[in-house]
Amino acid sequence: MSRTLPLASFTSISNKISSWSGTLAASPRFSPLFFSSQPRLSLFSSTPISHYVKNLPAILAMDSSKAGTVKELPVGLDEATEEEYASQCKLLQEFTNISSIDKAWVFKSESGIGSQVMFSISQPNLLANKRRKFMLSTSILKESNNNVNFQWAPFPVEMTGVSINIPSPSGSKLLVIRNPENESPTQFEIWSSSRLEKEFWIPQSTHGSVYADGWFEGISWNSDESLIAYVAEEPSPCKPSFDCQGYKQGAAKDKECMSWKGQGDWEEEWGECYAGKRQPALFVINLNSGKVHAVKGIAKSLSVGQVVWAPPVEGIDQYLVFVGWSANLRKLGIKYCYNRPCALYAVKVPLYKSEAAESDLKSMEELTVVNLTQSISSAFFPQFSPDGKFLVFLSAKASVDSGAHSATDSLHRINWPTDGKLYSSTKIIDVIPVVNCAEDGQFPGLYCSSFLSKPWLSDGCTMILSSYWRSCQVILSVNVLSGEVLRISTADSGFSWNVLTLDGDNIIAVCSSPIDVPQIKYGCLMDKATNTTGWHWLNVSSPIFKCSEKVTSLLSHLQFGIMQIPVKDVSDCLTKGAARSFEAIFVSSKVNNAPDPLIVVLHGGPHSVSLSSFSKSLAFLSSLGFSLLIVNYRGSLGFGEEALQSLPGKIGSQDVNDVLTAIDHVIEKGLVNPSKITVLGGSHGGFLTTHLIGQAPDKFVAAAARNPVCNLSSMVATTDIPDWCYVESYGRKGKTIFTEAPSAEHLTHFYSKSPILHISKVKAPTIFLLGAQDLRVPVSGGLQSRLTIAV
Ligand SMILES: CC(=O)N[C@@H](C)C(=O)N[C@@H](C)C(=O)O
Repeated sequence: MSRTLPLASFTSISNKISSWSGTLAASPRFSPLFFSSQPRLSLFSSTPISHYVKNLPAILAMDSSKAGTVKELPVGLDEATEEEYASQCKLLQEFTNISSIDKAWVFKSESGIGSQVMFSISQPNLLANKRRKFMLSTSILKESNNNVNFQWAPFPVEMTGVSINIPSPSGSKLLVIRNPENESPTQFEIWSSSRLEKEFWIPQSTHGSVYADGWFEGISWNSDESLIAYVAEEPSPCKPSFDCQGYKQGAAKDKECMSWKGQGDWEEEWGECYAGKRQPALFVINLNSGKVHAVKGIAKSLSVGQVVWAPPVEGIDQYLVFVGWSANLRKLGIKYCYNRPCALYAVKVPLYKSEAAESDLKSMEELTVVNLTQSISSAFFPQFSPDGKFLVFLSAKASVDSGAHSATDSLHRINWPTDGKLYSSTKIIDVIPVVNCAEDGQFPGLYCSSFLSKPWLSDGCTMILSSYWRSCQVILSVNVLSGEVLRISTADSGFSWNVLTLDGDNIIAVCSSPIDVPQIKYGCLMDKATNTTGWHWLNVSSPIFKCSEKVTSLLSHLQFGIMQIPVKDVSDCLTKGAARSFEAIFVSSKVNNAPDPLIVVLHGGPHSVSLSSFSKSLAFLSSLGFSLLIVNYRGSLGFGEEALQSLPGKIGSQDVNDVLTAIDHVIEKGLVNPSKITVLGGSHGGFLTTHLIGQAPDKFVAAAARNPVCNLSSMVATTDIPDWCYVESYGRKGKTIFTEAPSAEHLTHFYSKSPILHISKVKAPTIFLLGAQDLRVPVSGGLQSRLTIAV
């Protein structure tokens, strides 16, 4: 069996962070390295890749104490290695080609019997560094034996150039938005079941691209399907130009000769993944007239997102509810950063029905905006109950208040006034509070990265959602009136589950494991009357996750388990939750005559989690004959707030020791060969990787670090999240002492926490994968370290 470490596989490790997986391929941080000629991510190494390809089997075969001698190995690919490398590339493509379901929508079928489902599917196009998106539909037929039969369309249809699809509330229309790649207009299309009904072209002078990022993104049809509210980039500001007559206000045409066009005022952006994106603002399009209205009255300093129409009230102008992030000071990076304060706002908007659009516009000047959630530091994902009587929302207040970039969520409710009179002093009711320390086997708290667009069961008060529960993603039912939370996906297998959509009171979901490709499941509530007797999950056969025979056969030889790792040095723990065991997912071959070489896999954040779901890149690595130890060290999401908050202030020690404890655990069990251990991780996972090879130099024979945080004292000056450096290095205190101008004492403290402190001890050959335009963990830190490690 091959033992060559496949370099190309490090490109999509972050796909495990499910809320953002759709955007990674296009991000400057995560561009595939070996399948793209893009300049944004380059391999910064003085040594050719072939050196590692050729020598890693040798490195892995070496005694770890001799790892330092790797420098003397010859450079170049022999024929056998080249062939092996080519076959691994082919296998990687086979894994990568497995499709993923991004979204699904259910429609009542025309006949009234059964339903139809539209699946939005995607597949990476490695060579183009893009994703192919397509749609596949199916009819669900309920059979007499309580079974369901999904009848799939023979082929999917590619959605070229489509940014977003949103069906109307009745399901009779489909909005398709095509964002331009240049300065062209944005295209809105309204489709019926048989044809394109309407088409609108919105010029850049009205607004830029519609947000389709899964965060600011918000598109909402009103109840009579005549208006759509949405979030788009503000129109670009006028740029001054200069010609032989001097200064001119307003833009010069790009091609005008003898003139120089200025950039205009500098506009702040929301950091990594938002480079070049203008401020998100609120718009409403009237589908009868095609007129687009910018919603007025919203403070300039507010970035808006996640808009929804409030329930209509007879004879009264309607409210739009949206999330607002204010940025009076500097806009810090927002991706992965739930610690940015935000609130729900309501704005009364005219119905845009009058003939005289001018009067609509005039009344809009007088609009006032009400902050509905003033008493809480974070409120997002607004969701009205089906009867419109209450508004439910998620809060990351634990994250905002502590400064940790992500933490345990809480769920809240506001009773919505039926008379349309709104006040900012509206009472906020707690539905699911933050769980500090979960008892064994009990709900560990809410960790929710998205809501369904229609998450309600027919009782009107039960929401179905996905959340992290230790190393698994699970499906929960939440009664938003009583606060009752039930884990409704099966708990025994260690699989991860994700809800896709609801079909009435039934659930369409996927479940998978590190060694099982996703499987579609259809969940039925067994006893509707009492609502308590649990869910029955049917297997649905589907063409979507079909993979090659080779992949199926390789996966069938693997096994996995989730290990409980007891905390060492419990006496150092300040809270009960911090002393509780953490977890590691262990994947290995079923036939273990001699233990396979091990790859330790470390997620970033650090407040993120590696789930027990299928990851193509990790399954590829295990198929090649590596065991995997995927460690959810303390600080990961899914384990309660006390365990999470035990890490800030102790990065580089507590997390490093947790990983070493997990490694010792598998060594003691005789599951791995201690002289064939490698480690990989990105971002904070790269921080851990580089710390580990410095602090435990004899433990690792090779390492791979993607965008690693190597030197906090240089990162603090260049990253889009300098506050992260403070909170993670100092703990809670970091939030209060954060400054854009770190003192010498701060810089010394950052240095003392950084992997670079240990660099002289490193022995393991290490590959660095760096994003040249990474705003989060700028390339300079990795460059500085690789020059010093210089393998
Ligand atoms: C909050 C954050 O982005 N932290 C980075 C240092 C990090 O580790 N990011 C992870 C999520 C990544 O994989 O990029």
